[in-house]
Amino acid sequence: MTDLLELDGLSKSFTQRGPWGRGGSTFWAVQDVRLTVAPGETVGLVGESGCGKSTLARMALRLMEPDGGTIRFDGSDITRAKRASLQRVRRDMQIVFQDPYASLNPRMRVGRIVEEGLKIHGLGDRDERQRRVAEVLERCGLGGDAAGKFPHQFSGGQRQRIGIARALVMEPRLIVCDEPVSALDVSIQAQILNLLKDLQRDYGLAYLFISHDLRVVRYLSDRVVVMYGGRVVEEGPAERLFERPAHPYTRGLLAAVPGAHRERERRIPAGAVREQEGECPFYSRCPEAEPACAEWPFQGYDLGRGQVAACRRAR
Ligand SMILES: Nc1ncnc2c1ncn2[C@@H]1O[C@H](COP(=O)(O)OP(=O)(O)OP(=O)(O)O)[C@@H](O)[C@H]1O
Repeated sequence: MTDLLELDGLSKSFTQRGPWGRGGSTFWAVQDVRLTVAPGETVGLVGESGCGKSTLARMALRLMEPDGGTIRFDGSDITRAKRASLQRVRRDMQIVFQDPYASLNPRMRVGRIVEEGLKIHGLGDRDERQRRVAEVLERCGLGGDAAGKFPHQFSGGQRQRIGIARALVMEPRLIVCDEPVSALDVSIQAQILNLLKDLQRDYGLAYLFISHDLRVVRYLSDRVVVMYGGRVVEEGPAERLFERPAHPYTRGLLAAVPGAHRERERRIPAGAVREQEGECPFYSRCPEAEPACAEWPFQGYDLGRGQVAACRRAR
């Protein structure tokens, strides 16, 4: 089966300015990343804050230009596609943001917010659009009067439902969910995750689901990709990855989640350290920029705290 989304060798660098805007250094926020999402599949993208998840997602959606690599959607190379040819892809690939409040225009009524995409793409006449908006709002669990209200009249969970409705109205094939439940209470999180699952079942949606919360990722994902320091350090079927994580960083992430790590590792006290193998996951932000520098293997991996320690240079 052709992958719906295929990112290959994707890279992006940024320049960090020095004090008073002087000087500055360039670092790789995303480096040589390969990631695929099949139709109807949920791929969880996990990693600590700043590891490049959102940058990768924005490049996949062509909201940010990559420095290198290719983006294919449904078999077509869209890496350098111009506006007109991106139109269809923009319908098929939608995004749901972390903070529903910040991503909803406070001065627009919900009906208009959800309708906006249909208007931009010139889909349907006014009546058809309004019918469609009412349908998706209801499908997302919002009452009949929701269209006439403003975002501030809704709770956090309801606002995320509006964000999902806004994506769904376009009848997409893939939704990038960028930390969609991290701003919500746990009980509300479950409702939103179940809604996402139901929509996937009903409409055959694929999700690229970004989160730093492994329990959420485990609940939803068929496959998981682990990023660290701008690179993919491990990927695999969710079940295998959670039961038998291969990379020390993944083991560290799992060890930090109660109940998600293995017994053997839980018994190792904080401060226990083991030598590292492979390349340094911090090297893209290290002034040495050296994947196998002399420092790395001796930094150790603190199994008790579930952390990989950055070496002195990269700190
Ligand atoms: N426009 C930008 N200009 C400069 N640096 C940026 C820009 N966008 C992101 N970065 C940096 O790139 C790195 C990766 O950021 P990114 O937001 O992709 O990480 P993330 O894994 O999504 O983190 P979080 O979970 O906190 O959103 C970070 O060091 C961030 O500060």
